Amino acid sequence: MLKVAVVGASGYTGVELLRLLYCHPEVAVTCITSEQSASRPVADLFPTLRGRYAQVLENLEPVRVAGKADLIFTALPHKAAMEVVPTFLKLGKRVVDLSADYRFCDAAVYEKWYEPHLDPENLKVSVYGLPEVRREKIAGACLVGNPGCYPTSVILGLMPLLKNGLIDPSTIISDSKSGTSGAGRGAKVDNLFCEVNEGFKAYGVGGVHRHIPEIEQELSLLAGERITITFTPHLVPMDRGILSTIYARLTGNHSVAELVELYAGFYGGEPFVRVLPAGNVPSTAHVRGSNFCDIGLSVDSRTGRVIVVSAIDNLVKGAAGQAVQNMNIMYGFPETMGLELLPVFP
Ligand SMILES: NC(=O)C1=CN([C@@H]2O[C@H](COP(=O)(O)OP(=O)(O)OC[C@H]3O[C@@H](n4cnc5c(N)ncnc54)[C@H](OP(=O)(O)O)[C@@H]3O)[C@@H](O)[C@H]2O)C=CC1
Ligand SMILES: CC(=O)N[C@@H](CCC(=O)OP(=O)(O)O)C(=O)O
Repeated sequence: MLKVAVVGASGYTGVELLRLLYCHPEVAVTCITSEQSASRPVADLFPTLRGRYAQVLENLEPVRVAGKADLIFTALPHKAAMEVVPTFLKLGKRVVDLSADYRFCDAAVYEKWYEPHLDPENLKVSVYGLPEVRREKIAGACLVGNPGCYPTSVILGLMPLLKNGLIDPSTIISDSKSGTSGAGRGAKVDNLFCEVNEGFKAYGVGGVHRHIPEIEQELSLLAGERITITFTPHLVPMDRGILSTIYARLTGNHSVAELVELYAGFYGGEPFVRVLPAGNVPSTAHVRGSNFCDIGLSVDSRTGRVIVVSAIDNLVKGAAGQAVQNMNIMYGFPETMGLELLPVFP
C-alpha cells in the first residue's frame, strides 16, 4: 500500500481528497494535518467521514509528516505550500501540490501575480499536472503542480482547437463561473450565505485574476506562440462546479459536426473528458462529484466564432480528483483507480 499524507485536510480540497482516497485500493492515508483543528478527530469536523476515518488531525511538522508517508498532497494556500515542500522533497518524498506555488515555468511570472517565490529551485523541476497534456512527464515527477480549477476547464476546452490551428489565438475570451467552494473553507464575509445567495456576479474583472498567467502559459505552450486571453471569473450561488464559456474566432469555415468529430477523436483515449454530441451543452449538474470534464461545441456562423462550453467539478477534476489522477500516473496505478465515481444527480 502507498502511504499518503494529506496536508491541509481540514479544507475543502483536503476533505475531498479524503473522500476519494477512501475508495482507492492501493492507498492508505497515514497522516492528516490542520493547524486550527489539530488534535481533533477529522470526523468531528466532517461528519461525512464518520465511521470511515478514525484519524486525528495533527500539526504540520514537516519532518514528522514526511516520516509517515511516501507521497504528500499539499492542500494548502499558496505560500504555505512552498514553505514545507522543500523539506518533503529533501527527505525523498514525492509531492502533489494543489496550490499555485509549483505551476509556473518561470518564477518571475509567479512573482508578478503572487509574491516572491521561496523555492525557485524546485519550481524548475516541477511538472504542471494536467494529465491530458503531459502524462509522460507526470509519471516521472517528484513534484507535481496540480492545475487550478479555472485553468483546467479552459485549457481542456481549447486544446484541440489550438493544436490544430483552427482558431485565431488573439481572439480568445473565457467567461468562467465557479461555485463558492472554489474560494476555500476559510471564513470570509464575501462568501457568507447572504452575500452569495440569490446573486450572480463577476469578480476580478479587467485582466487581474491570478489564473490568467497560468492559462496563458499552458495555451501558449500548446499553440507554440505567446497567447494573451480575456478571462472573467464569476461567482455562482452553488456549492461546486465550474462552467467556462469560451469564445474564439475560427480561422476557416468549420461546422459543429466537424469540430465535434475532431474533439471526439482528440479525447477518444481520455477517461475523464467527455465530448458531447452536437446540440448538447454541458452542465455542472452533470459532472458534480465526478472527475469528468464535459465539453460541448457550437459555431456562431454569423460571427465566425466557435463557442466551447466546458464543465467540471472544481473540487474533483479542478483539484482533488486531478491530484489523485496524477498520483495514479506517478505510481503506475490504473489512471482511473479510485476515480470511477459517476456524478451525483440530482
Ligand atoms: N477550492 C477549490 O476549488 C480549489 C482550491 N485549489 C487550491 O488548493 C489549495 C487548498 O484549497 P482549499 O482546500 O479550497 O482551501 P481551504 O481554505 O478550504 O483549506 C486550507 C487548508 O490549509 C490549512 N492551512 C492554512 N494555512 C496554513 C498554514 N499557514 N500552515 C499550515 N496549514 C495551513 C488549513 O488548515 P486550518 O485552517 O485547519 O489550520 C486548511 O486545512 C489552495 O492553494 C487553493 O488555491 C485548487 C483548485 C481548486
Ligand atoms: C470562487 C473562487 O473564489 N475561486 C478562487 C479560485 C480557486 C482556486 O483555488 O485557485 P488556485 O488553486 O489557483 O488558488 C478565486 O477566484 O480565487
